[in-house]
Amino acid sequence: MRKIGIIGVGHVGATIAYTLVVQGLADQLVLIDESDKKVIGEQYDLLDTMAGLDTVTTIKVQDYAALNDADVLITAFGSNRDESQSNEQIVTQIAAKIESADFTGVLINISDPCDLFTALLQAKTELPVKHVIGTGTLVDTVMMRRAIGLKLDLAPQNIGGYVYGSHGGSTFTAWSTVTVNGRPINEIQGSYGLNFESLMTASNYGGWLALAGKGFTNYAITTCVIKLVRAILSNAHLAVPVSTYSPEFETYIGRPAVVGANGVESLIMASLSELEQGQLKAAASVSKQKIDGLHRN
Ligand SMILES: NC(=O)c1ccc[n+]([C@@H]2O[C@H](COP(=O)([O-])OP(=O)(O)OC[C@H]3O[C@@H](n4cnc5c(N)ncnc54)[C@H](O)[C@@H]3O)[C@@H](O)[C@H]2O)c1
Repeated sequence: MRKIGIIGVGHVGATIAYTLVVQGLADQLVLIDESDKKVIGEQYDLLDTMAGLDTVTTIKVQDYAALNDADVLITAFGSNRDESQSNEQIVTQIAAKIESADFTGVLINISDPCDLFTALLQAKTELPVKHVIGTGTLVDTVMMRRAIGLKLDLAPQNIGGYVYGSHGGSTFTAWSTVTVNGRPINEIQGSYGLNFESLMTASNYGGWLALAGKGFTNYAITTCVIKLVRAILSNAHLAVPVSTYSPEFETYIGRPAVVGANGVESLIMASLSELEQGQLKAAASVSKQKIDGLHRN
């Protein structure tokens, strides 16, 4: 039985729930939201969707206890708009409920600020660090692939490599890891007149166009989360950038890792250039300061 929980069924959480149902990836779903009305609306829309499918997913709502034997828990709750509570208080309350449910699976956090909330969820739930993953720079990595693919008129899937750093904060493309149709991009940069800075700008600008145009983003992040869910459920040992705990920096930061049934199995130690090593260290230092600040509160 593949059981998946989602906390927060807004634009992102609901799109993930829909994708899990239509792709037949979950036998049981547990949907939780601050709003009863919203979660019941999503439950019945999904039940109606299922009536036209060939697969069945049972859907429970507002039941933290049902997370007890879930394989994967996805957190996609939103920030507090009325500021009656700090976001840290919300994360702490949600973490306490996850802990009371005795959830032992793999937690994938999407909620921003991603590295911070992932670290806070890990600390407050006391789940093993390898079981608590943030989507981190996975979405930044697919945006980088889209930008290079569009520039070179190639399928974005033919672009390899990783964006590192803090999603929503300081991120950088590790160009030494980037390949185009299997060739290091550094080798073809001159012949194609590629400007790395312009590519990064195009990558981020596309993300901005999506967010500014719609007011939210949901599809790209959903495909990233589905990739992680598949890797966990099938124990794929997939190399993928995520927000994960880095012992060398003593903090959560976006970097490539191997993901399987037990979450992060190992970190991928790519041969970064000296500049890239410095960029990663700087991003990790900022992330650590912010996370340490949260723990002191
Ligand atoms: N990492 C990424 O690439 C990426 C991409 C898109 C969105 N996000 C983040 O994902 C989060 C969700 O985005 P969204 O667009 O779906 O937001 P949204 O506002 O549409 O949905 C948030 C949902 O969380 C629910 N919620 C709020 N507090 C809750 C609580 N205490 N318990 C349970 N549910 C609660 C709300 O009722 C709402 O349904 C945000 O933090 C956003 O920044 C990250």
